[in-house]
Amino acid sequence: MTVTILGAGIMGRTIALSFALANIDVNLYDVTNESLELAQKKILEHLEIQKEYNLVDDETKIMSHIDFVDNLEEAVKESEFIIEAVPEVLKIKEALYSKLSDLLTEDIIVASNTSTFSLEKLQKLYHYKDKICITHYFNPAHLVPLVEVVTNSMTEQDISFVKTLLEKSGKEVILLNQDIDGFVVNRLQAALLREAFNLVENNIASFEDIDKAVKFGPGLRWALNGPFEIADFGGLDTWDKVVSNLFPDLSNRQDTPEKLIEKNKLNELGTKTGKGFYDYSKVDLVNAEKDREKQMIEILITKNK
Ligand SMILES: NC(=O)C1=CN([C@@H]2O[C@H](COP(=O)(O)OP(=O)(O)OC[C@H]3O[C@@H](n4cnc5c(N)ncnc54)[C@H](OP(=O)(O)O)[C@@H]3O)[C@@H](O)[C@H]2O)C=CC1
Ligand SMILES: O=C(CO)[C@H](O)[C@H](O)COP(=O)(O)O
Repeated sequence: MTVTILGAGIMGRTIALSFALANIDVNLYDVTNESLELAQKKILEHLEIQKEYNLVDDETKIMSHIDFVDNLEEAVKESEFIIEAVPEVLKIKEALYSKLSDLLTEDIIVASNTSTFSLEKLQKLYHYKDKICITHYFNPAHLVPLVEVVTNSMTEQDISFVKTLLEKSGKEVILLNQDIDGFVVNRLQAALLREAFNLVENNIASFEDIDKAVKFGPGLRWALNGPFEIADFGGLDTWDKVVSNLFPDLSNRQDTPEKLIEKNKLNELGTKTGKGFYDYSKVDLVNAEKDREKQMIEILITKNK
């Protein structure tokens, strides 16, 4: 069994690693050698951390499952499943799906890791419309277990092959039967962020305190339980009152919060520009990212994942 990942950026390389860690062979394709070399370096860094936790003992063996390929035809030849993780730019995806339409046959399923394009839009770009779905991974894909799989009425009805393969690579899969913007996770994240902005704008709490509230409050439970489980533990009679009292008072704004617009105008985009809501100019971000990765591993070990 060989899986091909197209695009070796942040997502592609960690998706490739998730398969390699499960001893599944992967072709990792990108257009330039520089991107492939960077991907190889980054994957080795992730593996160093895995070794620290005794999650792998032989990184050479894991690396032997990944072929770094700069030729598309070679990358997809004899591959049984393709995941596309090229930039979220329609023209780039369009050019790639046009080539794939010529190179692939109808027995191959292609999945896009798109964050924002609907499956219907992608189907318009690809010849075998019933053989394309969305597999939405989360960064870093070798650690975050969830994958959202999106199909629609045009997709081949039985995509159990995709679910089984993702589960074999250690993933927790949720299936969406409708092509809805934001899938499940980004809708939930956006709903929380909308209310968080509302609380800051109305001077009810600072953004630092809201982060603190989440990290030291429900965030701890969210690693263990989802909202419906939490409601069950709290009591549905209580949640009936919470919901009926609070829903009318929650933010339902449709536009982008002014603060977010202002931050974008100032090019204060977060860690990538050194400043967002917080100032990162004195923070060692490389180590901060590694520490975050280690903490995620510790949580996963605790959860037996
Ligand atoms: N970042 C995230 O948190 C998440 C992103 N996604 C989605 O995953 C996809 C990839 O995102 P991400 O990994 O962040 O993006 P990156 O920009 O990090 O990686 C994309 C990679 O694809 C390469 N590339 C460009 N054109 C082609 C091509 N024609 N064929 C093969 N490779 C190509 C790029 O090379 P070069 O740099 O040289 O252009 C780059 O190495 C997007 O659709 C994104 O929306 C989904 C979930 C989470
Ligand atoms: O879906 C996504 C990209 O496809 C991400 O959820 C979105 O970009 C936000 O990323 P993060 O939650 O890591 O900040």
